[in-house]
Amino acid sequence: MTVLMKKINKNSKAIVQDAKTEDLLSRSLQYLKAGYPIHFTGPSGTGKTSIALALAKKRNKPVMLIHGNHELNNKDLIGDFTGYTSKKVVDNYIRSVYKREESVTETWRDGRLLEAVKNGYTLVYDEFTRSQPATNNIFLSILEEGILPLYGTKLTEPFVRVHPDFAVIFTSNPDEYAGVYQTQDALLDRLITIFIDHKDRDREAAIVSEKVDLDKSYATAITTLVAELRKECKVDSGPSLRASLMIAKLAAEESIPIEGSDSTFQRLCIDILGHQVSRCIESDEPIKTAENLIIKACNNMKVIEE
Ligand SMILES: Nc1ncnc2c1ncn2[C@@H]1O[C@H](COP(=O)(O)OP(=O)(O)OP(=O)(O)O)[C@@H](O)[C@H]1O
Repeated sequence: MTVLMKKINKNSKAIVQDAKTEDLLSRSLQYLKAGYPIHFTGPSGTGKTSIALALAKKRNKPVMLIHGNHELNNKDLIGDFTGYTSKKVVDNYIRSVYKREESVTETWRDGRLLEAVKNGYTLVYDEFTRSQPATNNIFLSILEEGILPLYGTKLTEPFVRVHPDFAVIFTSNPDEYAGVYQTQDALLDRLITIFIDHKDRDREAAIVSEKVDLDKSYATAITTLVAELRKECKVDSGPSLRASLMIAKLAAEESIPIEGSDSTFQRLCIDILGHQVSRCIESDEPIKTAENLIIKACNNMKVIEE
């Protein structure tokens, strides 16, 4: 039986920064400082959101997070009238005089984009291509003219000027992903787009080891197994670092030995990886083929003590 855990990790949300990640963050910070919005794109689970949030944090300004979705609209972004406030004064101090004053005003609530633009926050717009392109058009005026038009509202000013400290970081999955809209060229043209791919197995192992507090040799064995299965994928990019983290965390918490020949470990790998692998391979019997591939990869797995 193998020793899996040194101790449970205390800060599982923190990003693990190797030299390449640090370099990426410092370059991106420079681009943001120069006034250019950043766009991280790439397959699922490669760390785009984590990097975007770590970058936003480096600016030392309040961070506003928006998740793209097809129902997001200008009311969410700019704001909306949420109801009415009414005020009534009845003056009947002198019995023979009855005076009544009533006023009704609409109550306005700033949308998240308006709040960020007005106050100079760092906006992280996660998975922005899941929102309809027409909704994202508003960013053209923000990025080009430095104004947020208040169209569609009954506000008296036509626009709000963008605060000089405002910055925006976008993340997205590539166009071929389900539930994703194609982005208008005019918007892409204004962003610095950086592709984030799966990391190599050593960089992934360093993250798994750090986040789950797992010995590096076991972390490497898991990320190698997942990377091998990823290579079998023809249709999409296959299992990601997220799957490695799940396997490592569950093995550690449930005291499952990280040994390729162990049937409980194999079962865990099939549960976590089976569906994803079956979707990304070309086979007449995808589920069965995926299970066989996973068992084969488990049997080939080696834990090399460092
Ligand atoms: N450098 C890193 N340090 C620590 N954890 C990381 C790092 N990169 C990725 N992760 C972890 O990997 C998992 C996937 O990362 P994240 O959600 O940022 O990926 P993503 O590319 O935004 O995925 P999706 O496209 O599915 O939204 C998360 O659990 C995250 O905490």
